[in-house]
Amino acid sequence: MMGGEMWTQLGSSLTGLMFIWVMFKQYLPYETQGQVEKYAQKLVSLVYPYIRITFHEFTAEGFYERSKAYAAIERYLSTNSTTRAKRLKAEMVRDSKSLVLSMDDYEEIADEFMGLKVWWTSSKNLPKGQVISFYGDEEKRFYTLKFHRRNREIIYGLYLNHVMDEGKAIEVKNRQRKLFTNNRNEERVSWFRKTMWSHVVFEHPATFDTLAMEEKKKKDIINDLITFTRSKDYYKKIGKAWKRGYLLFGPPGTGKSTMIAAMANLLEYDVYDLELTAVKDNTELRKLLIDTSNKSIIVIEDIDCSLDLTGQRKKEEKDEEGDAKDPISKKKKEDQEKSNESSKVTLSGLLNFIDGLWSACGGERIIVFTTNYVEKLDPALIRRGRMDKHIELSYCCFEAFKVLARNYLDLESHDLFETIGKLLEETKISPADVAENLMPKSAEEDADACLGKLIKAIEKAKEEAKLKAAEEEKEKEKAEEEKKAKAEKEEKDKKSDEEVKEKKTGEEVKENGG
Ligand SMILES: Nc1ncnc2c1ncn2[C@@H]1O[C@H](COP(=O)(O)OP(=O)(O)OP(=O)(O)O)[C@@H](O)[C@H]1O
Ligand SMILES: [Mg+2]
Repeated sequence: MMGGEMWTQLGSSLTGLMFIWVMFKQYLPYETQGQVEKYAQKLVSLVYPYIRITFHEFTAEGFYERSKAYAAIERYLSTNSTTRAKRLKAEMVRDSKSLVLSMDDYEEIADEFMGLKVWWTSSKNLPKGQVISFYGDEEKRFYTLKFHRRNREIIYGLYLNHVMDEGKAIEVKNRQRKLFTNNRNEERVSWFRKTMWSHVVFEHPATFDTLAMEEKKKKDIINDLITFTRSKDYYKKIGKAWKRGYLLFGPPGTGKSTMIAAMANLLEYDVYDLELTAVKDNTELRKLLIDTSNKSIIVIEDIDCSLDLTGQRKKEEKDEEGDAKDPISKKKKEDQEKSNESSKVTLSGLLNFIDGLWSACGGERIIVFTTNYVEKLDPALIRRGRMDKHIELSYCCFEAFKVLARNYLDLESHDLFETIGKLLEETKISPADVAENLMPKSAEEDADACLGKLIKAIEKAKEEAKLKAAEEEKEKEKAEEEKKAKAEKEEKDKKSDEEVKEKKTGEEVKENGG
């Protein structure tokens, strides 16, 4: 400790000497200045054991973009400095959801890392004379890091990385999250460059707490997500890109889109909503994906509708209908073909990107596909490795209902719960329909009224399902009968054909014989 204090004192005496030197410098000729400075530096480095590194806010290489290192240090020091620095400045930084506090100019704070002490100072160079700048503030700010020479290996190797990582992590935590959507070709021109994605602030309130689903399944998904985000080193070790694919499938209104929002909120990720029908071709798809940022969820909704991903099968069906002669259906067909042509994203293009040709851009990404018809999808698309986890979202069960009742009516239990539980076991009703009935539509509607409404709705759904089943049964029977009749007719036709043939050959034999 004594030694440290002595060095600090020596440091400040040297600073005093430097000041005197600056005063004298102007009276010396230029060549002598250089010589004296060189020897002075040598002398200083002999007795002064500290190393200083400066980090400037703007660097010329970045075309006067704010330096990422400076920003990371600012964030890092803002959480460390709030407890130690006495003068702070508060700023509203772009894309941040709250004020950013950082240490004020000429403040010095100490930081400790693995038992080593370092000092950070914030300073600025005042503008020299009249400078016209496009970047507003002409003062050039910088941070200086000071540490003992003997610690340089740890500082260079570990501490600086630690500061950068922490700083970036704080930035991610404080940032305002965004929802991106891909632009169609013609919309893609802004005044200075083409933009592939446009964005709005992402503020969906859904969380896993409010998601109606079996508790066990929910926990399983949360664990899966959290494990993924913490497995950077593991993915590196096994040589796999740090990506994970989820397939959410289930009938409409069962919470697929809601779950994606809950995932984004849990992990604090951005969301890229990729509309495949607006993508011109595979090349564009690749560009779009490379343009996404780290810590993001890429979403392709209704994958079965957005692409002719089932390829062959659909084409065959189309050929069968192909002999339509009337002009309207012909025109329709042409239009359809045209729109298919304009969207030439293919199954193989999609598979290639999921497989990780684009994983050259490191950083964690999650990709989520949703569909209402999982059986329609090509098996190549949904095999593990592409879609690592398949999650079925299904009709509302009692457990899911209880979550909704808690969300919408603040109810933990009620006399009617038992009846509803029984009804739900026998009926298929989506959580969206349950939620709609549970929502009070006026100030007079209380919990009893809402639950009553729900019971009626489920009973109605049950009745409808019964009618539908009966109708389907009838249709099936009819189809069966038709099939039978057709078979019988074919049999009959075959028989009469054979009879005609036999007759013919009989006559021929007769003629030849005669
Ligand atoms: N599991 C659920 N938990 C909570 N709310 C739900 C759930 N499922 C549906 N909802 C409610 O129903 C609405 C519709 O749900 P959502 O959009 O998530 O359905 P979806 O499965 O994406 O349907 P689609 O297949 O039609 O896109 C949501 O706004 C939400 O309020
Ligand atoms: Mg949806």
